[in-house]
Amino acid sequence: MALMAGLRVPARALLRSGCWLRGAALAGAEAAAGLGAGVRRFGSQRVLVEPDPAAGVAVVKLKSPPVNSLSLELLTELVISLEKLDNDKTFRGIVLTSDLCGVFSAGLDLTELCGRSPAHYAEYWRALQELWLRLYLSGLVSVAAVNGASPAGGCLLCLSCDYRVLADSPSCVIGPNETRLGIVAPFWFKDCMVNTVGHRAAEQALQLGTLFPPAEALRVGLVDQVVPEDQVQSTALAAMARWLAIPDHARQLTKSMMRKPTADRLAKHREADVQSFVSFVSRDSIQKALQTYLEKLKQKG
Ligand SMILES: CC/C=C\C/C=C\CCCC/C=C/C(=O)SCCNC(=O)CCNC(=O)[C@H](O)C(C)(C)COP(=O)(O)OP(=O)(O)OC[C@H]1O[C@@H](n2cnc3c(N)ncnc32)[C@H](O)[C@@H]1OP(=O)(O)O
Repeated sequence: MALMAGLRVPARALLRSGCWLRGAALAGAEAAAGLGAGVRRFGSQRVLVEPDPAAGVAVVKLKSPPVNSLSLELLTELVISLEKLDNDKTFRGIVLTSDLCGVFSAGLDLTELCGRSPAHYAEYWRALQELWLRLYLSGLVSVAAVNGASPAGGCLLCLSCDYRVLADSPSCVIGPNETRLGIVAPFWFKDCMVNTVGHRAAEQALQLGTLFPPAEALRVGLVDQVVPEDQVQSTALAAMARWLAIPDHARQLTKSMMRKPTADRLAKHREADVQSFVSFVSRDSIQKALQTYLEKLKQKG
């Protein structure tokens, strides 16, 4: 741990901030990259939005160090940013990526699931449902530029997008590892997996809690392209251009036809799903399993 301004800042987070410094240097080159004068980044503390109005595309970057775990705050800020972009006719597509080095998203923030009240668990789960429904059904084209590890809830975020580009690095594993923590992916995560990789592959991955390295993720169809790390964002933007060549109304109606039945299964039973989560996560055995997993993660660090 390093001490900074009276705050305990993990050394790894400081290392990752190298990415932010690189980001700052890149800001000078924004004009060349399409972010012209007068085009402002916006967003919030944990979600950075880099708009390219001329292209109708916004790059949405998760920046909640150290690992972009999905805290209540990050979920809420992401929902707000997506809602804003969805309602702004300037934008037709988003690229979802991470502002941190080596991690796309560590999935659900385990500190939100341990030692909290039932009311907190319920609020947290509602926020996760909200994010999933918004992203999964968004009228915008969504491309995930997966530039780091993406386990469990991180994988769900990627699966909710229309297209996935993964960095070709051994640390960039992706998949539903919930069972390894002793927890169970909700049915709507399972449905997303089945819709993406088919029933048999989803069943195996979900039961075994598989984290796929890039080549395997591509082979099973969990991601659509694997490219060198430094080409993830440009490849995502090239994919976006192909998707934007299709008229919005036709693409959106088709997306809705494909996805609405899956989303409706949750939309119609949201409160029952919340209660099911609260009673599951409140069990002593689950609390113990999550605590043990979290402690192991901390010891590893
Ligand atoms: C209706 C439904 C009914 C019942 C359902 C029941 C349950 C619901 C399940 C819902 C489905 C989704 C589940 C999840 O997403 S659970 C989370 C799964 N995630 C993981 O297993 C990832 C764990 N993390 C890692 O593997 C690594 O951290 C990672 C991402 C590969 C990065 O590695 P590295 O760069 O080496 O970083 P560190 O491991 O050293 O971590 C740095 C720091 O971050 C803390 N941390 C990591 N992950 C999490 C996390 N998910 N939540 C909270 N905190 C996390 C880690 O402890 C370190 O902390 P420190 O204090 O030591 O700095």
